[in-house]
Amino acid sequence: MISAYTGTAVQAAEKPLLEAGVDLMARAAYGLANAVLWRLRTSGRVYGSSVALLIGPGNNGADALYAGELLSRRGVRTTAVLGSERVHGPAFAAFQAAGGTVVRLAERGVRDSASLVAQADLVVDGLLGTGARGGLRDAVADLVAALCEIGGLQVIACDLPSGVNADTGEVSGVVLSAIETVTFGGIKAGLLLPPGEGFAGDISYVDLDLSLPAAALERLDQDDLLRHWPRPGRSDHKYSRGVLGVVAGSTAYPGAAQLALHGALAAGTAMIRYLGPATLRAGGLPPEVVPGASTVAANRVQAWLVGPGVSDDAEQERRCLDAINSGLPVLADAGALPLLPERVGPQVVITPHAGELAALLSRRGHPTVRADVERSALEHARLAAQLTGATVLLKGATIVVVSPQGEVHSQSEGTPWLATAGSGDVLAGILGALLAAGVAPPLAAAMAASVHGRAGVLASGGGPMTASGIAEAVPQVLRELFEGID
Ligand SMILES: NC(=O)C1=CN([C@@H]2O[C@H](COP(=O)(O)OP(=O)(O)OC[C@H]3O[C@@H](n4cnc5c(N)ncnc54)[C@H](OP(=O)(O)O)[C@@H]3O)[C@@H](O)[C@H]2O)[C@H](O)CC1
Ligand SMILES: [K+]
Repeated sequence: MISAYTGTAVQAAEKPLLEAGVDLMARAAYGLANAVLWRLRTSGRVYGSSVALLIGPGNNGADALYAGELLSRRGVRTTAVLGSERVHGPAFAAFQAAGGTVVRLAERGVRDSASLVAQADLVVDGLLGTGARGGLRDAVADLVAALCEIGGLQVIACDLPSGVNADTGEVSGVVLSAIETVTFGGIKAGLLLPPGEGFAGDISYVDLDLSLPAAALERLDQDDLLRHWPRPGRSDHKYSRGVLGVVAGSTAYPGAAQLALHGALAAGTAMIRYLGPATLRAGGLPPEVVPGASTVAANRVQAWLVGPGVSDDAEQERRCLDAINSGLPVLADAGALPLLPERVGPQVVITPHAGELAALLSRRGHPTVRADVERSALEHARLAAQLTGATVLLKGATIVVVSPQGEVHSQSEGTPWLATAGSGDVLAGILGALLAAGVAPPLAAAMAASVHGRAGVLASGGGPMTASGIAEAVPQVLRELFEGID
């Protein structure tokens, strides 16, 4: 499990150590300098290479300056570009004493400073850290905009990319995209949330031995999947492993039902009862799927998956609503989202994409558009969980899961190739399988997101794939996970 924290929590945890005289900044700077040295070494040479350091007014800038001091002492040509009048005095003095060059943005101007920075082998972004309020401003923002336009820079972010909110991953204004972020004391939640994660590159962690509170966000890893993924025991039979009821598809969208069923079967559901249009029941179902009784109440299942491909079909919509109101664990996706009652119980999971979440919030008196959700995914997913009472899985390159109790997960194992029609239906199938097997909704949502992403990577192999291909890859992902386990 990867745990991440708010910037405030990390700062609070630093406080007692700082009061006891522990030089945390020296440890942070040492970690940052080592990351830079490693990059320089792997791309050629350390001695005589050049590093530009973008320096802000606070301790984030100080970390970068102290790292610059260490780099200068190793023979790296370092240039600190001071973004503001204010700078951490002792760090600045140490940097200068080690022979670093200083450039003041206010004197050198944006264009000159940008071309100077762009010539460096590596750039360290030490403009803003956990003390930031909002994004980069004024000439510093212009400098970063100019650097983004030049492009192709190898940037290492100090603690977090400047302009990314440490707690929420929100991005304000321009941000330099990093190849690596070296983060101190605790991984900041904003580094694992969209859109901030997209700017962070690889995340390296420098431990400062802090006593941290409960995590603000958790990300499952391979061990968590292995520990929690349901596997049949010797005495299990097809009913005891959990039966999933599926309400999916319509005459207009038969494929969505197929993909959701395929996803659920691939993820290990041993028994599925399907409710849908006669045309689909008559011949289009996978052979393993059992046609269910026509009403929700007449089917014995352990969980429901409702909504994929449900459109303009009163009978299917009735079934979706009955399943949502059944009190059983239920995943409501796509066509079931507009049918969601005002409040539901914590056994319900909803799986909107950004546009669907915006529509859901707007229907509940919070006018929202897709771009709002994309800008601050966590905030909107959290609001939806509070308003509906459901666990919310917000789809995207980084998937965010928020439970009505406020637990937050994020998963990002996927590949951009996953953005293909039907991909979400397969995800729904995987999640439905986990709910039917009795996995608690927030954990099920995070596990499904993880396995869906892994299956996408496997199916893609670096190139295009189909949603069916994602489902086909799921058993292989699970086989690799279970390898060596009895
Ligand atoms: N304390 C330690 O020993 C350690 C700190 N670490 C590093 O410290 C930063 C957090 O440092 P902090 O000084 O609290 O914050 P910042 O460096 O992010 O900078 C805050 C200063 O910047 C000004 N500010 C705030 N927002 C903006 C903005 N949008 N544009 C321009 N300037 C801004 C703010 O000034 P105000 O007076 O206006 O509030 C602050 O002066 C942390 O990220 C680590 O890198 C290490 O972890 C080691 C231990
Ligand atoms: K930074």
